[in-house]
Amino acid sequence: MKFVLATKNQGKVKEMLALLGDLDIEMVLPSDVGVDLDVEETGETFAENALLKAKALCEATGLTSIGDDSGLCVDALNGAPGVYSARYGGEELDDAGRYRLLLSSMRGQTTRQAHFQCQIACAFPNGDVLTAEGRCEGAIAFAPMGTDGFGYDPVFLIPELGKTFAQISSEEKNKRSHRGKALVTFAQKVKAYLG
Ligand SMILES: O=c1[nH]c(=O)c2ncn([C@@H]3O[C@H](COP(=O)(O)OP(=O)(O)OP(=O)(O)O)[C@@H](O)[C@H]3O)c2[nH]1
Ligand SMILES: [Mg+2]
Repeated sequence: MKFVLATKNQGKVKEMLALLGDLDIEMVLPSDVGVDLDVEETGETFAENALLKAKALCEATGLTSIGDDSGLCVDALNGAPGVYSARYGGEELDDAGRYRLLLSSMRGQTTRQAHFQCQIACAFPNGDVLTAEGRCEGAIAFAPMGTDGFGYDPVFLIPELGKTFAQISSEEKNKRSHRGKALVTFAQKVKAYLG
């Protein structure tokens, strides 16, 4: 069975391919099937946006589609940037611009607790939907550390390791990350669904 990954984020693609690699499914990207779609993320929750992306790609390709909506929720900022993580500071900022803005919003702040949230939604052409979620607790570092990963990884600190997501291997990140947890649950549900 062919699944399309309903994302334009190459960092997510790499992690999704690694984490779903044991499933007996073929995974392709929208570009592999000649589709280039910008899905408007108008939902107010990760769950709504993940489903919007999965359903839009399912409709456009006729294939089962897996959407991922995720973000960083910072306690001292009342959960921001949250569902707006990709748009934090405006469209013109890149990943580094966004995490630098986050660090400046946190200047002088001693409460550094934060978590990543990931919601997966899978839309089948027959209308069926499977969902899964994952969460990873951590803290906002005082300065960026490391070069691996993507997004806010250089400033997301795993306190028990004393390292950010950008300082550990992708295998290690996948073992403990929000996306890793969500996709392990999702893989079990897909196996059960496909029988
Ligand atoms: O450091 C990070 N490590 C992660 O593991 C991670 N997962 C998500 N994010 C950030 O949260 C936003 C998601 O927004 P998002 O779900 O709309 O995705 P996106 O717009 O990048 O791609 P798409 O899937 O929508 O096409 C983006 O800013 C991502 O950089 C992460 N940052
Ligand atoms: Mg997005």
